[in-house]
Amino acid sequence: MFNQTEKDERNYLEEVKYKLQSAIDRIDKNVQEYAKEVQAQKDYLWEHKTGMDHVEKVAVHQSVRQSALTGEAAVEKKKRLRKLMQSPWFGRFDFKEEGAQKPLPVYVGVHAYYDEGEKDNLVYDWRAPVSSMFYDFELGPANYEAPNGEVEGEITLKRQFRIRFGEMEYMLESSLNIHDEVLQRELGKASDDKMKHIVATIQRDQNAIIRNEDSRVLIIQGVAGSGKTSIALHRIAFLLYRFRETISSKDILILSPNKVFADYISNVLPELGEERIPEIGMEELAHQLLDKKVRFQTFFEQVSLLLEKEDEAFRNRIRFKATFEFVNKLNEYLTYIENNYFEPEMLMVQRNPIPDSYISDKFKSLHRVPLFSRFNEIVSHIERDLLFYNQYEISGKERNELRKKVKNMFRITNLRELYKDFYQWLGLPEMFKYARASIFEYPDVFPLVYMKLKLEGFKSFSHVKHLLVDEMQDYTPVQYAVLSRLFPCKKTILGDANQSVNPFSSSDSDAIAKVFPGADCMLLNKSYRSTSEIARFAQRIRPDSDLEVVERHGEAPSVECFKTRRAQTDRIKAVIDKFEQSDYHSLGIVCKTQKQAARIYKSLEDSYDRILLLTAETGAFGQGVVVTSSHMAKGLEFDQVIIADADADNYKDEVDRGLLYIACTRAMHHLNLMYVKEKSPLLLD
Ligand SMILES: Nc1ncnc2c1ncn2[C@@H]1O[C@H](COP(=O)(O)OP(=O)(O)OP(=O)(O)O)[C@@H](O)[C@H]1O
Repeated sequence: MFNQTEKDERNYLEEVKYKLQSAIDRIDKNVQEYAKEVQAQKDYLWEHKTGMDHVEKVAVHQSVRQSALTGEAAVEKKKRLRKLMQSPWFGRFDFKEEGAQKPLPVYVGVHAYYDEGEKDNLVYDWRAPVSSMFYDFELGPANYEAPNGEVEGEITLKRQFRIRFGEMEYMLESSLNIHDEVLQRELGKASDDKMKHIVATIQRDQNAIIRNEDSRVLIIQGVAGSGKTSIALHRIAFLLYRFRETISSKDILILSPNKVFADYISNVLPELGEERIPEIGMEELAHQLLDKKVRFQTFFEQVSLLLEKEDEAFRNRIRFKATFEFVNKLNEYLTYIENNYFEPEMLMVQRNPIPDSYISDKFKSLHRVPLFSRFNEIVSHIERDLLFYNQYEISGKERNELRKKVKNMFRITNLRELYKDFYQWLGLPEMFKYARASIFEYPDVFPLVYMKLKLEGFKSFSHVKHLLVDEMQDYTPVQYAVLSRLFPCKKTILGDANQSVNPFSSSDSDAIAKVFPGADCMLLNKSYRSTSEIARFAQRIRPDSDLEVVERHGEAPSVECFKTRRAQTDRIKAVIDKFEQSDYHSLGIVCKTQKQAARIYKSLEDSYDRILLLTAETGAFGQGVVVTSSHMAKGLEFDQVIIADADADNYKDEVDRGLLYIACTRAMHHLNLMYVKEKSPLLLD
């Protein structure tokens, strides 16, 4: 039985649903009218077109278009109202503003609803200024930042709801741990195949990040499962709402690690009523910036190589190029060649001499112009001065010859040659090596891009008003130096230094902050994804004293030993069979390397129809069984995770520790580890 309060809330829900339905009916009627109007205008145009002049035709066309647009807007509004009918709000608080007679209820939902008839906000958007109090305060004194300044008052009541398909599933009366209870219910659910929004249970520290308006560069370091990616996407939704007059979704760019991840996060913003955000990967960006002229190894290939082959020289090359000092060295080299590689000579244009001192002076005076753009500029100066002082007009042919000659005064003008020369200059030629015939190693790609941008100049991506960089730990200082030049806009950069798939080139928030002076750093220390048992198990592999575990209990992870690989495969199959009978939606078999993932996939593919191997080319994955490497699984999550081959040979050093940690922290509810013969020393008892 429901108590009176709950009855009242249910009645109120019905009342609002009735209003929403009436609004939908009105829209339906209007849409029909618009459709009729459009048809009538088209008929009119058809019947009278011979007698109409151009101006009249344009006017009727415009009117048809206008009616069609109004009709489309109405259809959009109807869609929103339908969504609202399903779940109009998730929270309510009553706020008594200082000086007011009585408190007023504020219902908070994913979308706002303003009732035209009553001239009242029946539901507030979760991003509205007043809604911030729902996340920031319990009962008692509260305040929020309204457009006209701070509003003080008191929260006298607070409730949380779960409304699905228009029906109230539960309602919780306010208490200090109200958030905990609803959060527990949310976290305990089985996974979706795409990331979902979390507006009903955003936590206070997360809310501060979402609603941060001032930081030009905001760096979020968060432990595994702390909600970094979710929060960053909610932050984008917030900024789109807050600055809707100046920013739209096409002005935002997400730099994402791979296509699977991009697909995984692609639903959050549409669920929040915003459009999808353009997205690009680092490699695609590099191809664009290098005009598709340079072939290079991918990051994925680099990580695979690192794991499959112990090549100390390769590791050293990666390490060397992953420091802030390396960027300084690149800059020093660029200054050095500017001062030393230009060797002016006297030129003759017909009988007009151009002294080398003249060319040298011009070269120096153009110090603000990118080095490689100066050659043509010098020729333009020569051209103007010859005309002015000598009344000599040069021909097109002479101009081209001059350009060639001036360019040749610079010792090396080929970007690749110059890049190799940089290592000669450093006295470390062994630090440059092609991956394969004329294919650059991945760690050389962004230094090369950096050099190109500095030498040739570039157009910044000025249309991008906010850049979101996920998995920040996987990018090096030189990559950030490129990003900072290309994207002068505001940025949100997030990641976890503990989750690097390549520890030889990982960056932590301090290193990144060095590239962006004035950046604000925020920490997220609470881990929400996994049960306490899984989170604590992962902590033993890679302790992080800052990490706080959200208490949510489940089975302890199992660690099983097998005599043979065959026996391990049989056990994996048994676990899959059990999973298929369970309420879980996703099972990830997470391997150390891509090769191992392919091998396990091969041993299972004949027995199961719905099993997928994630590769660098995979564009999306759904529910069911997924075999993947730790690298590909980064950022994703599964109800259940199996880690196979957790033996002493496979997981032994610091690189492996990171990968094992990533693999374990992908599990939400259930974790099985298996090994053959000898257990990995990283798995303490
Ligand atoms: N406030 C919250 N309410 C409900 N669920 C939350 C909350 N914060 C995080 N979660 C859930 O925790 C899980 C992890 O979130 P997310 O993937 O954004 O974390 P992350 O820090 O980016 O993880 P990782 O770095 O390990 O990939 C998701 O299932 C997300 O829905």
